[in-house]
This record gives sequence, structure tokens and C-alpha cells, in this order.
Amino acid sequence: MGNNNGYLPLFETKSSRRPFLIKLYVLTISVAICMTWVYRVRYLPVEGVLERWAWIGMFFAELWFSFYWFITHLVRWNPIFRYTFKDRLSQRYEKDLPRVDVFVCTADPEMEPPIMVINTVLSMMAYDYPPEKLSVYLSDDGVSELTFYAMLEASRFSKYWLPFCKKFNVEPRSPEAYFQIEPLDGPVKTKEWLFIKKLYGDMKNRIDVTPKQGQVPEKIRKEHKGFSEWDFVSSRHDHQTICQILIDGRDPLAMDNEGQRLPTLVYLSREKRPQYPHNFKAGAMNALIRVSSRISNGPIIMNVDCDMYSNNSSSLRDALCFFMDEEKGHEIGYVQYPQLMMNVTKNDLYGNSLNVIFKMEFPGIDANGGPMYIGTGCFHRRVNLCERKHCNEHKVDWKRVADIKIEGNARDLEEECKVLASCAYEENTQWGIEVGLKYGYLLEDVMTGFSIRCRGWRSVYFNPERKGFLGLAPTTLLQTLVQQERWSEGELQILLSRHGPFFDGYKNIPLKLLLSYCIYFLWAANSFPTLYYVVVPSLCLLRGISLFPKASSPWIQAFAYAFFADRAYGLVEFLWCDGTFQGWWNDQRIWIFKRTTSYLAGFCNTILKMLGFTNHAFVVTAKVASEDASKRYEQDIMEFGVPSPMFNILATLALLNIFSFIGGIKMVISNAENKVLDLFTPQIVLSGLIVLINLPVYQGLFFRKDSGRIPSSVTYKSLIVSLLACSIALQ
Ligand SMILES: O=c1ccn([C@@H]2O[C@H](COP(=O)(O)OP(=O)(O)O[C@H]3O[C@H](CO)[C@@H](O)[C@H](O)[C@H]3O)[C@@H](O)[C@H]2O)c(=O)[nH]1
Ligand SMILES: [Mn+2]
Repeated sequence: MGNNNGYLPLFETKSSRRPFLIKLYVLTISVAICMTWVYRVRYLPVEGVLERWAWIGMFFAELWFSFYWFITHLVRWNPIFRYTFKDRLSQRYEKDLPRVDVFVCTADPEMEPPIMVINTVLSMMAYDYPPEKLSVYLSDDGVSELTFYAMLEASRFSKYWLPFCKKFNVEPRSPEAYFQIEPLDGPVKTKEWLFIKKLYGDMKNRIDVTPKQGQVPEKIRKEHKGFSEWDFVSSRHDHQTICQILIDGRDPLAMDNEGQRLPTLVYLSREKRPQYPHNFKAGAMNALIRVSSRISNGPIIMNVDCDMYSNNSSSLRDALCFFMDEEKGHEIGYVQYPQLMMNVTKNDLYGNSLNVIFKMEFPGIDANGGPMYIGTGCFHRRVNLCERKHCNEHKVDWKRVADIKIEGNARDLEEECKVLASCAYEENTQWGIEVGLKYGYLLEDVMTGFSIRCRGWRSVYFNPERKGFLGLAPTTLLQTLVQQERWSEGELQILLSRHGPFFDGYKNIPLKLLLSYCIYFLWAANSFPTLYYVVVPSLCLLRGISLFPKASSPWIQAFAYAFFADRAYGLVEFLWCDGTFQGWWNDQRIWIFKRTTSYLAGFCNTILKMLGFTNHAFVVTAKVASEDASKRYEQDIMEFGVPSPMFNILATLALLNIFSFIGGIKMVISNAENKVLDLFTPQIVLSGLIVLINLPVYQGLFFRKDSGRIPSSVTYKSLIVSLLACSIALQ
């Protein structure tokens, strides 16, 4: 450790090699895959146009899966892991720690309840960090009085909460999450615990009753002049900037109840006017970048979604170990934490845990050059976000940066910020193009990270033992599919964009890294091969076209091995990432669901938008569900409930496969000789597996009575379509 002149780094990187068994597995599967290609080419049917085309289609789908399989293993080949030395950081830099500005974004008080938002905010305020160097900003795109009120409550509660956290060194520091765990031991501690719990409970009650009253009560409104701003708000899409410094960290009077300083706390709702595009989260982030540059101007910016609380109070120090490392720090543009979820159930019905991605893929992407920026749990250098160029030689003088003072009193700063957050400010500037987060992309974060990488910075992935952040995953099937649609669409949009991999990317980013990113860029493109594989073999079964080698032929072994060994590998990996067997099975189901619905929609939308038919819009994911739906979520019962074209597709595919499966079995029974069985076993097995995985769909269609079942309109439509398809196949 350390180099020749005795210098001790602030972080270290360990690499791990893949075990021999896995290498062997990769090798054998590669062989099997190549054999399937040989088979497809050699045995291409000579008779029958339909047979030929169906066969060629199968071949293309399999080529696609092979390519995708290849890149997923390319990523996994050489993972690396990072470790920080926070004690060295504080030995060397405790006095010169830089200011850190934390950005929290919220957009809708109904989908993102204020109590959840302030829990996130409080957890950020409670970081183990000098308070005078910490500023927390909330951007409220919902311009909600209720959120503002909750922030006021939070600023008061923080005076008790912060000292409590520091005194007993508690984790996590989101009160809601913290009070789920056991009380502290010992009489004194228990007393304080109970006191603060009651304080939190009272505050929560006050915040939670306000929406039921429709508005913040007059009495409370009078207490703070900030509320008067809402007299001028005509609607969510048409209002002036509201900027309020709720706690000014520079103010010596801003103290907690034990006489310690408090971090700065700012509420911002940027101006919105119907004639100006607001650019969703990217617009909000850019307004925050400018406003914070006036109020605290921290050289490090951290960004989280409002549902992602800090689960580890030392994350700021961890991240700084990367940026401030004397040797490698100057190359690092951003530090990305995984987006882990607090609310996935044990068997993760909707496959939302992302554990495999963050445990298996991101360490490999880090080795190949660094992860993308995923919009939450990410630390940036400010220069990175607001300057165009990066100069690699430039090392930061942290001492000098730490000394810069901010002038002006809070009221004047607020006035200045109103201008900075106004709609007109960005007119005829490079904001959203060259400066700040990029506009016009569904995944502004990924695109921005990509362009930061193109400018020569490296990024780092950090996943410490104690998780840095925990967020909320969607809790219904439709929310999941819609989120996946946005993600897959956004990824494809970047792939095809003029600043994407084909244009800017390939010159500036190593090929290995580009291929690693392609796992995500190509999500949407998976839809067609997958659809083909769940539809065509089943229809061909009904029609009597065989698409695989006979069960008795040795070639079938190549197909079977490639398929089942790959699944088995996936299962082992899933269990390794703390999943359960049932969870893996659920994940397989969602794998098909996503590819046949979300990714299909994502693909079509991207193309339509490129041709100029529609515009991209950010559909905010709801963080709450109805009481019934939440109950079903806890019980792992799949939630359909509302009609949706996505459900039409799912139900149609499920019905189609059960029909062809029954048809296949019937064919075997009615045919005394074993010839049919020999010819069609692979296809019968395939549709049998699809039927098995779709059991919750049949339940939702025919056997459930609750409000989460599949609506009858969906049932009818999908019945008609699937029967029609089957009868055409049978002709
Ligand atoms: O106009 C908007 C829309 C959204 N948001 C905020 O953006 C965040 C992410 O929105 P959410 O609906 O939760 O989307 P997710 O799909 O959960 O978010 C993932 O994907 C997004 C890109 O699509 C990233 O920006 C997020 O960081 C990442 O967590 C939330 O805090 C929102 O409040 C805004 O501030 N303004
Ligand atoms: Mn989210």
C-alpha cells in the first residue's frame, strides 16, 4: 500500500478474478452457442416459405441473445471493489474539508408525500460532517405549500434530531426508518429515545393531517411569512420562483438545542411558465446548481431523489476520500452509489431490487472505466456540472477552496436566487446543452454522466458494507412496467442520439466500457427477439412446424445446455446476491414481462419521437399505493387492477401459450407413434415453461375476485386476439 515516498492513499481498489469454475462455464456455453448457430445454418429448411422464415427468425433471435449474453459476461469478467480510509481523510483534511451541497428533488406532493421528503432531508442534514460546511437544498417542482410546511417543521425538528443522532451515533438518520428499529438500551437513552420519538410522531401527525384539510391551516400560515408567496401561485405550471433559506448555516444564531451549529437548509421552487419548457428533473437540477452557487457554492454536489434517505452517516466522508486523494482524485468526476431499495419484499414480486445489477455488473463496469450517473446517490464536482471543459492537470487546492466566504445576508441572497431560478435566465445560454444537466433526454442523468465521461473524467462506483442510500421501488406491476418503459426508452434514446456512443462516445470512451453500457442502452432492443421467442414457436407448434432439433438428435443438447446452464448460472448469481429461489422465479417472470411490454413500448416510442411524432415526458413514479394494493404487495399477490395496453399484451401472450401448449399435448396424445413427441418436445417444453411462469396472469384473468385482478375488458380483448391468432395458425 502507498507509493515509494510513503504516501498513504485515501482509497484503495481491489480486483478479483473470476473463479475457474465460472470460466469453464463461460467456455462451455460459448461452445454450445456456436453449435446452435451451426445447426441453424446447416439445417435451414429447404421446403416451405413459412418454415424457412420462421427458422431464420429464430436464428436472428438467438444471435441477439448470444450477443447480449456476451456483453453481460464481458462486464462480469473482472470486477473491482473500492475501500476508503476515512481516518486518513480526517487526519489530513479535517480543517479543510470542502463545503458539500446536497440536492433533493421532489415533484408532486401526492405521489411523493411531504413526510417522506423531509425524512430524506433530515437524513442528509444529519451527516457526520461539519454543519457549517453542509447545505441541503430541496427543489420542489410541485410548488406545494404542504411540502414547504413540512420543510418548516423539519427545520425545527432538526434542532433536536441532529444532536440526538450525533450523541448516540444512531443509524440510519432518517427518523421514520430509525424508529422502526429497537429503542436504545439503558434508562437515560430510552428516555431520550422516547422523547424524540414522540416529537417525531407529533410532527408527523401535523404534517399528515394537512392534506386532509386541503390546505395549510390559517394559524400556521400566519406563523411564517414564507406562505404569503403562495398567494401569487396560479398553478403548478405557472408561478414565480420561491426561494427560502430556512436555516442559514452562517448565522451564529442558527443553533440546535445543544448549542451546536446547524447546516444550511433551503427550499426552492423554481419559476415555471407555460410558455417555457421546464425540462423536468434536469431543469430542477440546473436551477439548484445556480442557486446553490450563490448561497453556499460547495465544490462537491450530492444529488438524491426525495425517496432516497441516507442510510450511512459517513457517506460524505467516503465520497471525499475519492475526490481528495492526492494521487488519483483529480481524475475522478463523480462517485456513484448503488440505488438500493428499502421496500422490496423477500421474494421481490416485481424484480425491483436491482441487486444483481449493483452487485455483479457495476463492479465490472467500474473496472472497465466507471459507472454511469444514475440520478440519485451520486457525488459530483461542481466544476463538472457547470463548466464546459475539464483540464486533467488541474488539481484542486482544497485549502483555498475551503476559505472562500459567501457574502450577503439571507434575504438578499434569496432575491438574487429568484433571478437565477427564473425561466428567462437560461434563454440563449448553454444551460442544458453544454452546461449543467442535459435537456431533452428522458434519462438526463445517464446522458449527463456519459458526456462527463466523454470529456475525459473517470467515475467511481462505491458500495460500502453499510449501504449508503435506500430508496423506494414501485409497488405495483403497472408502476414497475411504466418505470421500465421510461428507462429503456431513455437508454435507447441516448444510444441513438447525436451525442451518444456512435458519435461522441466511440472517440472518447474505451470500447470495453461502451459495450458494458450497452447492456442498458440495448434494453429496449431485447423486446423483439423475446416477443418472437414467446410467440412464434408456440404458433408453429399449433401449425405443426418444428423449429428445434428432434429430442432424439444430439443437436438438442447444445440448445438445452445453452438455455438451462445459463438459467442455472442466473439462479446461482441471484442467490449469491441475497435473493431467494422464489425471488429468482419472479425475476424470470418480470424479465419476460418487461421485454414484451415496457421495452416494446420504449422501443416504439423512441422511434416515433425520433421521427417527430411525439415528445418525451417524464412520468413521475408514485411512491404510494392504495391501501388494498399495498396489502397485496406485502402478500406477494400480483397487482393488475386497471386496464392498460401492457396488460393486454401480457394476457394475450399467456393465453396464446396455454392454447398452444394444450394443442401440443393433444397432438402428442392423438398421435400414437412417438414421432410427434420427438419432433415437438422442445417447443412443448418452451410453451410449458411460459405457461408455468404466467400462472399469476391466469389467476388474475379467471380466478381472482379482488380489485387487483385483471379487468374484464382486458380479458375479453386478449381472449379474442389470442383465439384469432391460434385459429390462423391452425388454418
Ligand atoms: O419534473 C420533474 C420530474 C421528476 N423530478 C424528480 O426526479 C426524481 C426521480 O423521479 P422518479 O419518478 O422517482 O423516477 P425513478 O424512475 O424512480 O428515477 C430514476 O430514474 C430517473 C431518470 O428517469 C432518475 O432521474 C432518478 O434519479 C432515478 O432514481 C424524483 O425525486 C422526482 O421528484 C423532478 O424533480 N421534476
Ligand atoms: Mn424513484
